[in-house]
Amino acid sequence: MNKVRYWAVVPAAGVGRRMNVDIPKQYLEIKGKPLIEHTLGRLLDFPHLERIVVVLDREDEYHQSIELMRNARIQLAEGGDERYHSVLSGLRVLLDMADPNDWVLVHDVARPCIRRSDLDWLVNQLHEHPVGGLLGSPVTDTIKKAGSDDVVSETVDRQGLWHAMTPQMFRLGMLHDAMAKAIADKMPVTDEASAIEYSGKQPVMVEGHADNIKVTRGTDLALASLYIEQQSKLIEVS
Ligand SMILES: Nc1ccn([C@@H]2O[C@H](COP(=O)(O)OP(=O)(O)OP(=O)(O)O)[C@@H](O)[C@H]2O)c(=O)n1
Ligand SMILES: C[C@](O)(CO)[C@H](O)COP(=O)(O)O
Repeated sequence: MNKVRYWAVVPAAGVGRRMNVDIPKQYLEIKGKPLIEHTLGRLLDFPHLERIVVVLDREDEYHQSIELMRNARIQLAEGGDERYHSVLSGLRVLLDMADPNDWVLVHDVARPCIRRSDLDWLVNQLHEHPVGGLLGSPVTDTIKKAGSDDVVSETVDRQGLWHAMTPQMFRLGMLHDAMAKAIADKMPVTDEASAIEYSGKQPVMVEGHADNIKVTRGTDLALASLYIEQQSKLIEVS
């Protein structure tokens, strides 16, 4: 029986429309380094990952000036119009080098604050699980639903609600097939777990740190910088 290995796919082919800046947000600087370098540096420091497939926009030339992108454990793939297209493209590249039974961790390039301790915790919790799962944090705010007029239509019971984050960790073959089917059925899945759920399986939530934020809007960049500064003072016990 071959030893099960771990791989990563990093969707990084977005343009960051909601950031309202003139370069893709993954190339905005945090503490003197592009966001992508923070994220990939943390994944490269995770020793269990055989290779990291970074999925870039076909016209992305920014990556050529980043030394880290030439790391031997990094492989590039071409992204698509939507995040799910990019993820599937990355999974297809992995199928040529990995076993379908291997684990793949899909992590947004836009989440640079991922902690080593959360990566260890996710793998520790899921490595023997029949389906897999994802990092997340329980919702602590009261949740309102409102219409396009911003008028509240209901207060949503927050019991059992989670913020889904990444990495999301599933077996390569299972995830590839689930993503391909969801896309073929025109299901607009916004994360990998949704495709797994659509295939009839039930992923597990694994509680991680709330500072694993996705840099989406302007204020998120300053917050990510604060978190990275704060984390640099922590001695992570993995
Ligand atoms: N066609 C796409 C769209 C998004 N992503 C990636 O998916 C992650 C999460 O997407 P999001 O935060 O929405 O990034 P953007 O799509 O760039 O942002 P926006 O929706 O504001 O344009 C990001 O790391 C982004 O680079 C991708 O690889 N391919
Ligand atoms: C995958 C994800 O980060 C989980 O919360 C989220 O769904 C990505 O959404 P986006 O609109 O593509 O940023």
